[in-house]
Amino acid sequence: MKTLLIAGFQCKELNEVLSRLDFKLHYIDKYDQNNIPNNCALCLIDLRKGNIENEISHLVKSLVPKIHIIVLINKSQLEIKNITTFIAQYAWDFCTSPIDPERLEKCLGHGIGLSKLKQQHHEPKLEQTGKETEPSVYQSDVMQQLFRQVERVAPTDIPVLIRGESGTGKELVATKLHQLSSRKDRPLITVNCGAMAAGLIQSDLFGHEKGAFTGATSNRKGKIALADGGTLLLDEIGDLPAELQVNLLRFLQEGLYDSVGGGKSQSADVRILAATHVDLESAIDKGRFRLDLYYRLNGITINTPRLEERRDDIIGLANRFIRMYSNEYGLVAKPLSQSACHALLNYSWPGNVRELINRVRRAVVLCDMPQISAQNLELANIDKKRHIALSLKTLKDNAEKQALQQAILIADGQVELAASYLDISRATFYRLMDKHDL
Ligand SMILES: Nc1ncnc2c1ncn2[C@@H]1O[C@H](COP(=O)(O)OP(=O)(O)OP(=O)(O)O)[C@@H](O)[C@H]1O
Repeated sequence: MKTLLIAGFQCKELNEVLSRLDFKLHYIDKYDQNNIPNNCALCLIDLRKGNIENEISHLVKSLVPKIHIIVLINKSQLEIKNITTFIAQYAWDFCTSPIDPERLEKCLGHGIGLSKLKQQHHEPKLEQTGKETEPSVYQSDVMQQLFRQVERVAPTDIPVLIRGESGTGKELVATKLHQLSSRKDRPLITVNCGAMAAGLIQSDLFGHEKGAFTGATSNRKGKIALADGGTLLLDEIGDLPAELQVNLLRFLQEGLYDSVGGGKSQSADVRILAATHVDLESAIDKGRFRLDLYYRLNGITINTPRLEERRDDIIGLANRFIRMYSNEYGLVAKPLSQSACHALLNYSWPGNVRELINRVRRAVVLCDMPQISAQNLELANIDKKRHIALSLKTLKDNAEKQALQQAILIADGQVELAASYLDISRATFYRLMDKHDL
């Protein structure tokens, strides 16, 4: 029997609906990434009682794209940007309160059906296909420049700080840096610095000795030791607790570290990559991040651009994901309709490539027409809203320009007088003239 993971606080009340389905229920804690059953099919996350989306996002990242996420929210939460971004990035589907048991049952049933389709397949990780640097997919100048930078930096042992918004491909860049280095035959190990409590990261990173703390029943190697000869990616480095920053700095400076409860310092030969979506400079200003650690990590910076900044790549990437997921689900790869292309190009992509993957994957499964439409991508209304917003802006701009022109005409070209007619300062008048090219 497949397992349904449940995260959040209120799901127990839904037991009646859940008991009608053929699931084993498994409640998880937000930090409990290590305790996910192998036969897990779906994850239901209840966000209705509080905005725990930030706390839970690390857990969720470890599930997606292998395990589909269904989110429960209150209707009013659709107005909250964090929530909608979270859904856009990670959710396969969502239900709003009051929860309609029939709708939830259908949604879970559909999710389980999909998971059965995938039963025999292990989702191919994009970075493992080895094709993601196909030039045809990376049309934009900014991405071509990024890949040239990756190729130049990879063979060196210089620490790299990869910066960019969530879902822009920081981990993908790290993987590429590793694959193109002489360390490629040794492991690439990732530590998520924001995912766990300080005590757990300490032991995760540096390892522990038997008896070091309650539950430490045997010696355990840390990720630094596991990465020996290879690469260590410190993901979300901006979230590393202060006390661990000191220990990490010592390792970066001296190549030495102590395991928890260990008496003797150990060494490891590891190339360090760090990734962050937070503004480290401002974390330094606020005293949350050590300047000396920042300098150690920041040998070279690579910035991963937002998807919005590289629109030339969007259609190529979307087509690539369509092929990939159609293949995976045993479906015919359908082309994008014109309206879908238009919507893809006009959307702002707050969740970046991760959101694109999510939308395309849903569309591949749900599309029952010969072409994938904007509706399948759930972008039809967004496009309309943007259109309305755009026309309002155009109307305002036009009105502003007309008012300026009339004022100049009536004031016979005297700027001071024209500005006074519009009840604005001379400086503002000049600024607006400049804006409208008058
Ligand atoms: N240029 C790209 N081409 C193909 N897939 C991409 C690209 N960029 C990102 N992806 C895919 O998008 C998803 C998110 O990328 P990744 O995990 O590297 O982002 P991230 O910036 O590390 O995000 P976060 O900060 O949230 O961890 C992954 O499935 C990744 O394979």
